[in-house]
Amino acid sequence: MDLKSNHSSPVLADPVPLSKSRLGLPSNMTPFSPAAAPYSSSGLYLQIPRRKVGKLDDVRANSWLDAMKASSPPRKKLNKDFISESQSDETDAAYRTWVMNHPSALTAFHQITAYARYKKIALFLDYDGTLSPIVDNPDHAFMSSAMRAAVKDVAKYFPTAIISGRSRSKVNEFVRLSELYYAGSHGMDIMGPIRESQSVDDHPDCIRTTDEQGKEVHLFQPASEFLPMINEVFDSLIDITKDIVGAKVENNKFCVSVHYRNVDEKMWEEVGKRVFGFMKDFPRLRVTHGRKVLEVRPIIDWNKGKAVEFLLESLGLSHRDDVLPIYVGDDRTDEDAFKVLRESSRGFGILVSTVPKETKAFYSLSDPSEVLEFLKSLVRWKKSVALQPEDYMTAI
Ligand SMILES: O=P(O)(O)OC[C@H]1O[C@H](O[C@H]2O[C@H](CO)[C@@H](O)[C@H](O)[C@H]2O)[C@H](O)[C@@H](O)[C@@H]1O
Repeated sequence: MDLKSNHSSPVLADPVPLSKSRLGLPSNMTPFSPAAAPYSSSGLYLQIPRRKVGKLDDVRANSWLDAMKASSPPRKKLNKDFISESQSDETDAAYRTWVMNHPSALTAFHQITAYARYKKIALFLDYDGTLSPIVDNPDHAFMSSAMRAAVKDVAKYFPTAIISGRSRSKVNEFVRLSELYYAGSHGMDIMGPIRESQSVDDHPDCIRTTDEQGKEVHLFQPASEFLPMINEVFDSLIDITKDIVGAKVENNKFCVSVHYRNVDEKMWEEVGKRVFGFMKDFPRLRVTHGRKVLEVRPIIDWNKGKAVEFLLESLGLSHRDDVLPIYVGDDRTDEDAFKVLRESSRGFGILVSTVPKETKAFYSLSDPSEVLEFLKSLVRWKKSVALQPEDYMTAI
């Protein structure tokens, strides 16, 4: 990747169809087209209810209310109490159909390991909704100790990075594992390893510094010039939403989140009106949709996908056929990373979701408890491979 180019314009390219041969998937792994209508095994096309399908693009102002409403799946258990049996059957059928196109990474685990057997896995993990369950209070999105142990374990065997929309310091506080690499603010704040890679070292936004343990690291902050503007916007957004009960504004360093999860649904339109209205005066910032959150971020050509590429480069894992990057994430911002892996045919994404969604991910997992199982399975598999002498030399 040439890190010097493509740095200023916010151009998001159209997706390119997946080439099965380029990805080099085993023949029993069927590539799919996320744009194609879902189908059942009998060949009949099933309709996924529209309201359940997330849109990938930033949403224009005239549709922001729809996007705000559709931005987070209702929790399945609660939802079942309120919907009729036939609606529930329809939803379950749509989910089953979707899972056929995006197989569970647990049931297809043997496929993943067959493909990974002679490769080095690099693992990229989103935080909220992936490693920690979605909760009402963003300050209480704690990771379970079982999850922390599993992430610690997995990082012993595979280079592992967390890429979050949160500020890097906040996600670091939640995860508290020094063996990982961290990217905050949707990849706009990366602390990665020092490696004599010219493209990383020469990048104008990359400096050498030391981490909390005094280790020399690269710090990459491509949106640093936006910091004063983001702070100004943060203060103003607090001010303009202060009378809306339940609204919460979070400073994620290079991004600002306006949460409306705890706002009465009747007031969502008001939240959107105020935020989108205010942001009209900031043409260099854009508003994107997360899970019951509006996210204000700089318009630069940088996202979680670019962060994956940057980290692979920093780790010396770019341009190598023997590396398999896997990205696990649950929301729209993770789609940039899924897209990069799909289009470069290097690795694959795993979408964490209990409902069908349009996605560039190849596999799925339903929730953080399945993510936990997946991470534990990777470690078990890696240990078993290490016990087989003929594979050992090639698998490390
Ligand atoms: O990239 P991520 O690590 O997934 O971060 C995305 C946003 O996550 C957080 O908000 C979400 O999780 C909260 C806690 O479960 C939940 O209350 C909220 O409704 C979700 O949107 C975080 O607070 C945001 O700042 C991140 O941008």
